[in-house]
This record gives sequence, structure tokens and C-alpha cells, in this order.
Amino acid sequence: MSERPRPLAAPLRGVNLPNPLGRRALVIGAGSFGTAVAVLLARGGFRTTLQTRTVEQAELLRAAGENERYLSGVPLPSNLRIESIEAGPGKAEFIFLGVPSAQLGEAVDRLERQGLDKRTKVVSLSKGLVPPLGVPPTVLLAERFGTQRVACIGGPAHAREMVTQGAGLVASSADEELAATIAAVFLRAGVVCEHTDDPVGVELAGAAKNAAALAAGATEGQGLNAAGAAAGHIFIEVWRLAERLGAQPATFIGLAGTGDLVATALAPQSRNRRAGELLAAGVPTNEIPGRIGQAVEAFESVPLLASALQRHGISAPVTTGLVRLIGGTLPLDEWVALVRTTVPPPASWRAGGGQEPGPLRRWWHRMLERLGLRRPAGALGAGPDGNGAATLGDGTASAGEPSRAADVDGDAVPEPAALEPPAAAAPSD
Ligand SMILES: NC(=O)C1=CN([C@@H]2O[C@H](COP(=O)(O)OP(=O)(O)OC[C@H]3O[C@@H](n4cnc5c(N)ncnc54)[C@H](OP(=O)(O)O)[C@@H]3O)[C@@H](O)[C@H]2O)C=CC1
Ligand SMILES: O=C(CO)COP(=O)(O)O
Repeated sequence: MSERPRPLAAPLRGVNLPNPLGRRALVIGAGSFGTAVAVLLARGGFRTTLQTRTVEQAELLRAAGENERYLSGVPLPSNLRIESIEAGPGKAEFIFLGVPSAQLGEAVDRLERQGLDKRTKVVSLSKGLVPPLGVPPTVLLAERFGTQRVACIGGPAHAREMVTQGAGLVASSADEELAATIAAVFLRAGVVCEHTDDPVGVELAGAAKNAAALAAGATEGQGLNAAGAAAGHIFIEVWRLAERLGAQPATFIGLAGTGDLVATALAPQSRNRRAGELLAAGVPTNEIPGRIGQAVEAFESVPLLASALQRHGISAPVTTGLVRLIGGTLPLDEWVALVRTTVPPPASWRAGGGQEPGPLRRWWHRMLERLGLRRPAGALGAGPDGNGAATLGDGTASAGEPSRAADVDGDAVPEPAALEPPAAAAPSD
């Protein structure tokens, strides 16, 4: 990646976009991502204001013409207004929340106190969950403002690379016009932005990739197969929650999920991956954010994800293990053993070797389902015999062991089982 910022070619060729000139946008939170998004919105034609947490920070940014602390070397466009959050939302038509998810509730409370116009749209940039319940940010925003006024942004988007070379953004909202308008302004700024109608899927994919990148970073020193398995287990565990909440598989497969996972797990500068590496090096969790100097979203969102998974009765031994690794109660070698020995639940085979059943068999299945003797096709969780994830014990796969807990559908799910670690792991070549 080039270190010298250069303007992107804008707008992207072949894309016919409405002119957004005159529409007002406000970005709250002048960290690396908030600053980068504000630069792009200004480039894309919005009348944009970036709000810092304090008056002093706003003065520093104005005087330097750049955000030296969070995005050094990227000039702030002359048409980008800088002020502190004390100025309030003013006449903004769009508000982008660029604060870490742990501070999102506080930022929204302040906006409401300051008097937010009833038509203003609110867009979350966060890739984490909101405490204390661990809800996706747009769920909290929709409760306050209504689903049609809220959106989120996901996708592979390291802040510096995004303003200098581009990114693969996803703008998502229940309101098609809102998602399309946000995508259009980024496209005008020269950055690819898909628009979708699956905000919760985008947000859970972002939270999953941060957790997976942290897990991979903590595990890679023990072997790349283990790192990949850690990421894969966490992704599928969080996907089951996303599916329960109505998310679409394409969201996890595409830019917001797999795309962002690869961008984060491969990036030496990724905060979440580095946090995992520091954990593996024995650095106490509470010292890591200070060393990195920025928000490490996964530290807060992994425990929230694990509680949400538990609340929904979804078996999540690896995400739960990651909580304990972060909390210092699971030693690294036991974490790696957990990753290396967890066996995902088996597929649910359909009759006829995976082919669609004929009309008579479909009728028979419906009858059995009505009588409660068969789980509906596509039901979440395990196959017809109710298996969840299992672990390898003495070297024998035991994927079909009956489990003790039950999920909300009444399907049996296993608790993370006690482990028998395999022989010491060696790095793969
Ligand atoms: N950086 C990236 O490449 C990407 C980040 N994101 C997401 O963007 C969000 C922000 O991350 P990022 O910019 O990287 O984080 P940083 O740690 O770089 O910056 C966070 C910023 O938020 C400010 N802030 C914190 N709380 C408040 C508040 N209550 N009101 C106003 N400002 C506040 C901080 O101010 P102060 O300096 O005073 O602490 C700081 O400027 C995260 O959810 C992250 O997941 C998404 C995609 C990419
Ligand atoms: O979300 C990101 C890139 O898309 C940034 O990831 P990190 O927070 O791990 O640096």
C-alpha cells in the first residue's frame, strides 16, 4: 500500500450518479475512520462537517489541516468544516456516527438532547455491538429513530487505504433510497460502495470479522490451519445468530463478511489482528488498547456476541473460548487445543442424496412437520438428530454426541465440552 496519499479518480467510470451538492452531512467522531469518511463525503459533494470530541481537538485539526493523531498525512479538504460535538446536529440531513460501538449509546443520547430533526438520517460506521445487551447498532438506532431513518456501512475499508486508493464499502438500510444515496456519494468520491437491505447482516458480519481476526492473530503463531479454523468457527457461530435475526447469507459471503475478514486478517496494521498477536505474546488485555492507541472493537464486542449467542441458545464453543482467552481465564495452549478439536455439527442430509424430494415425499414431510415429528426444512441448527458442535476427545470424532442444553427452537445444543488437548502444536509450513 502506498504511504503517500493521492486523490482517487472520482467519480467511478460508467456510474451515473445524482448530484448531491448542497446536502448536509455531519460525521461525529474524528478518529481514523470518522475522519476518512468525512474526507470522502466532502469529496463526493456533500456539505460535510466533522465533529471532534473536544474544542481543542477541533482547533488542532483546523490548524494542522490534517488529523495528525489518527490519519496523519491525509490533507483535510478545504470544504470540510471542523467543529466539536458541542455544536450539535444543526441542519444535517445525514449523521454518520464514527465513534466506537461502546460509545454509540452515549453519542445518540447527546444527539437527542441537542435536538435532532425528525427527518435526519443516522448512519452507523461501527463494526461492533452496543452494550449492555450487545445489539447491532442499527437495532438501537431504529428503536430511537425508526428503521427508515437508519443505515450502516460495512465492508473492507482500512481508513488510510480507503482515502488514497479505495475500499469495498457496503451501505445498508431498510430504506432503499437511503442506502442508494449513501452509496452514490461514496461512488462519486471514487470508492466502490454496494447498497443492500440487510443492515443487521452487515453489522454482525463486521463484528464477526473483528472477532475472527483477533482469534486468527492470537492463533497464527501456533499454525495457520489453527488460525483459519479459529476464524472459520467464529464466522459460522456468528452467522447462526445472524440467520436467526433474519440476515441474508450473501451478506456474510460478500464484501461485508468474507471480504472484510480477509482485509483485516491479512493486514499487519489491523488493530484486532494485532490485539490477538499481543494476547498470544502474553500482554495483559487491559494494556493492549493503550499500546495500539485506538479502539480495539473486538475486546468489547466478543463478550457481547457470546452472550447474544447464549441468549439465542446457539452453540458457540469457540466464541465462548475467545471470551475466556481475552479475559485471561483460558491459557493460550488450551485455546489452541479448543480450536484444533472443535468439530462443527454435521450437515443435514436430505433424502435422495441431496436432490429435491418429489411431490409425494414433500407432502409426507409436511405432514410429519405438522405433527411435530420432523423439523421444518432449513430450520436453524443441527440436523434431524439434533447435533451441535462437538469436540474431539481421545482422537475419535464424536460429532453425534447428544447434548445437554436446548435452544429456543427446542433443538438440543451442546455446551462447550471439556477438552483433552492434543500433543503440542507446531507451526505449519
Ligand atoms: N479504522 C478503520 O479502518 C475502520 C473503523 N471502523 C469502525 O469505525 C468506528 C470508529 O473507529 P475508528 O475511527 O477506527 O476508532 P479510533 O480509535 O481511531 O477513533 C475513535 C474516535 O471516536 C472519538 N470518540 C469516542 N467517543 C466519542 C464520543 N462519545 N463522542 C465523540 N467522539 C468520540 C474518539 O475521540 P478521542 O480521540 O477524544 O478519544 C476518537 O476520535 C469503530 O466502530 C470501527 O469498528 C470501520 C471500518 C474501518
Ligand atoms: O474494519 C477494518 C477494515 O475494514 C479495520 O480493522 P481493524 O479495526 O482491525 O484495524
